[in-house]
Amino acid sequence: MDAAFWHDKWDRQLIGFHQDDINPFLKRHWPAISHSLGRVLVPLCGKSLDMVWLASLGDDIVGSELSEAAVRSFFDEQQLEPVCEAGGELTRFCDGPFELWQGDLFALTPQQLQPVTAFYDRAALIALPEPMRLRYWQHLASLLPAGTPGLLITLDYPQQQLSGPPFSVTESWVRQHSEGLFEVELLERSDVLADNPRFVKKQVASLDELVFKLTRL
Ligand SMILES: C[S@@+](CC[C@H](N)C(=O)[O-])C[C@H]1O[C@@H](n2cnc3c(N)ncnc32)[C@H](O)[C@@H]1O
Repeated sequence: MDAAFWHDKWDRQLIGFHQDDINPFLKRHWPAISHSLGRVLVPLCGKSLDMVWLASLGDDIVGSELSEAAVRSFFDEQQLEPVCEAGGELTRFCDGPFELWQGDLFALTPQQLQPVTAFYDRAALIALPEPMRLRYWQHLASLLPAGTPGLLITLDYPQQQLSGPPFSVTESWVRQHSEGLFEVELLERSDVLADNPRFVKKQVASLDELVFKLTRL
């Protein structure tokens, strides 16, 4: 999934990953992740309304998104008028509690981010194929101070029955590739096959959504 793939998705509005409602797993589990106000990093954020929900709790939001169309849509839909400035290879869009870094996440450095206090990954890790997925996981960790907690949501299904994205990311993948980076706790595994007509239509045998608490080591 190179940059052209995602720009094409946004240009043609093929954004089936975008949710019009707040993610129910975020609402249910965020209290276990973060108790105090801070700065929440949302990598590969799209124009997710989950950022609005997190901001409604009083947090500042730091997003990272490749597509300028996505970033502009987010601010337009929130009736905000961001100030933009160049920041290295990226452009920083800011208004209210939102600071979105438009450009390649891999070009984002810890120095550009003021220290974040939590992170939220929904449809980011699972958007990426191997080996980019592992590179993403290691880069995300490099952006986080030790002790930073985060919520990760993945999908687990028989990968051979459907091509991604979203890709299947199992509990064992998360545990194996988090060694030395994150402490991992599985908070919930939920059968969501019936809620996903695309997977049912393709006769995928099972589809579970997994919710993890991660803590940067
Ligand atoms: C599957 S979407 C998920 C968006 C969002 N997390 C959500 O829940 O709606 C993945 C997003 O990652 C963005 N993306 C892909 N590669 C990226 C990269 N290298 N740097 C920053 N954003 C990227 C895409 O443009 C797309 O909006």
